[in-house]
Amino acid sequence: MKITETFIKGCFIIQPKIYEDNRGLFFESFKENDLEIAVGKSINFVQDNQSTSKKGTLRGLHFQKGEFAQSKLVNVPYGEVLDVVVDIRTESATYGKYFKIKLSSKNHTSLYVPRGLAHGFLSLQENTVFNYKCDNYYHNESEGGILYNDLELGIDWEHDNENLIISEKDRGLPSFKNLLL
Ligand SMILES: Cc1cn([C@H]2C[C@H](O)[C@@H](COP(=O)(O)OP(=O)(O)O[C@H]3O[C@@H](C)C(=O)[C@@H](O)[C@H]3O)O2)c(=O)[nH]c1=O
Repeated sequence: MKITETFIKGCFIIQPKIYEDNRGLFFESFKENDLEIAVGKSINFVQDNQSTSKKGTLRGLHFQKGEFAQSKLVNVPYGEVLDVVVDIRTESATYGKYFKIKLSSKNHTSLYVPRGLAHGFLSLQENTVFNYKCDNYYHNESEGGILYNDLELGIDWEHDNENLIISEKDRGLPSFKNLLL
């Protein structure tokens, strides 16, 4: 398992070792001890989530505020996404910067998203399945978000923005400038 920190501190790319044989393949999709060594602290995941998305669906950018902030370990068991995280930690050297990566059922790559980052993804394939572990429970009242096409963030979603499938809630999210943490 190869774990590499991105230029956003505390955010890691996890690439498992793939074992292939005549039956198919095998890999370890989550290993607490390896992740904890990389992250440098203990992680206690308490909730697993899964969504299925049509091609061209964009979910995000989301986070939970305050005591309900969540770290997430995200991966794609079926299909492909363009996954995006934004550093919204005001004290961080990369505050306001984004990182993006393709996660798919072909590259078997996971991303560890620490607390203090907003997260979203664009489904690049029909019926893409998105799986993630969270280290804090869902708390509706603590939900926060940023508009996916915020001009200041300038995220290149590599997609024609006109034809995206986005929830009403996500279309109404505030700009980065008007973010209330
Ligand atoms: C996230 C979540 C949603 N829900 C409910 C609320 C709502 O009725 C329905 C759909 O919720 P949403 O529209 O917020 O789902 P979605 O847009 O897929 O939300 C997710 O987006 C990605 C980008 C993330 O980073 C996640 O943390 C999460 O915010 O599911 C839960 O019951 N538990 C949960 O943990």
